[in-house]
Amino acid sequence: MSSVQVLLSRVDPDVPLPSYARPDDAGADLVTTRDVVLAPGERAVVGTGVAIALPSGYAGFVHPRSGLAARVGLSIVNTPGTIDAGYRGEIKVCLVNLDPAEPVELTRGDRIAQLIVQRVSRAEFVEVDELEPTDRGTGGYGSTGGHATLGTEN
Ligand SMILES: O=c1ccn([C@H]2C[C@H](O)[C@@H](COP(=O)(O)OP(=O)(O)OP(=O)(O)O)O2)c(=O)[nH]1
Ligand SMILES: [Mg+2]
Repeated sequence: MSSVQVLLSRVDPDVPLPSYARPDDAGADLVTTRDVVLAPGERAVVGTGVAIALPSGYAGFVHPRSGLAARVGLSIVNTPGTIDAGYRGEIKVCLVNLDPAEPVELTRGDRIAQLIVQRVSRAEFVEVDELEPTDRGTGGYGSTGGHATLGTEN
């Protein structure tokens, strides 16, 4: 896997740096800097203790961790969160407890999300009168079938 050097500064000196759990992992785990208890449906913005300087042409995307999602219903409201290359503030995560019944308890230092660094392009938007036709055309939102029938549909 290719790698890119990303300068990092610790906003909170006592929490671990983002780290990849396994050699080919795409996501580096981020931790919460504070204890938090989320009631069912509740959200909270937590700090991760780090600020980064991504090179121009890259962005960071903050994704949930699947284990916590499946086990306790922990997710991220704005998943994936976007970290712009020009952002120099602390990376924060807007956590949400999607479990309908049980609270989620997190302790400072728990790994709560993962940061994926990706190359990105900016679009140069060019307005035209008509877009060239394709097989898909304007079909979307389930146009190819295979989606579950909603309770309200017959
Ligand atoms: O999960 C996230 C998402 C964003 N950010 C920071 C980095 C990002 O560069 C900045 C702005 O994010 P975004 O553009 O998603 O938010 P906005 O509501 O559009 O804010 P702004 O008006 O500052 O762009 O906030 C985080 O720390 N965590
Ligand atoms: Mg924005």
